[in-house]
Amino acid sequence: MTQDDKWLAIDDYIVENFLEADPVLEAAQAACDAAGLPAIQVAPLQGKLLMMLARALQARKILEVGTLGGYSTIWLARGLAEGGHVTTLELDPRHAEIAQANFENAGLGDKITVRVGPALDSMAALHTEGAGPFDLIFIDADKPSTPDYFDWAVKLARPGSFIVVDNVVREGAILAAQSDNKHVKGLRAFYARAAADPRVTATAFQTVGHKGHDGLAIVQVTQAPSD
Ligand SMILES: C[S@@+](CC[C@H](N)C(=O)[O-])C[C@H]1O[C@@H](n2cnc3c(N)ncnc32)[C@H](O)[C@@H]1O
Repeated sequence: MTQDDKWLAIDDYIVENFLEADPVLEAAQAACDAAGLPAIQVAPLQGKLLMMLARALQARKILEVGTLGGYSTIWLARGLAEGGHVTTLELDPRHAEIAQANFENAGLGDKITVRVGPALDSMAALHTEGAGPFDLIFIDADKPSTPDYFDWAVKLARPGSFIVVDNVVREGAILAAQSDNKHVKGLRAFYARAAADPRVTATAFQTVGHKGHDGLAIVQVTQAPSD
């Protein structure tokens, strides 16, 4: 067995043990595939982690940056406390439309709002509207903007909130300090910003399996933002 085969077999083993058949999410993913959306949604085990984090935080307000077809949004909404709500931000109206249909089909239409437009504008508007503080914020949109999403996320959070950032390993490309790749540059800038920010404490872990070698960063806000 090659090392890669071993990683995949372990991924399968964990899935077999910890995930059950999930017709709702399978139907949502099938709708995304049928619509030709790229298969860049979180892996099921990572989606379940988002749900468990939401539950642990007893989250009443969750913000997601990057909806796609709503796969991760459904996991997040499943972790909401009673009466809670997910706001998810998406640039592409077609993605938003498919996601909205998935939320209705999942029976979650009243618990999720999709805001269409550039996420930086939507986050600024949410701040102006006083929509926060959000208990959990998941950042998974265009990677060059990740440092700016992180800054807005801290402003929209409270002490104790968690900010989760996807794709922080990128098959190891994250190590390339001189990289011209805009995705790598964006994520390296996020690491630097989170590391230097006295209002947060952060960790990250690598994931390996059918979605390749990547990782999630988990940031806890420890101090109230000043504005
Ligand atoms: C990786 S996908 C999100 C996957 C989703 N979180 C999941 O796991 O199911 C990234 C999404 O971010 C959206 N996006 C890209 N740039 C954006 C922007 N500036 N503002 C809002 N959404 C954006 C893309 O259209 C795409 O649907």
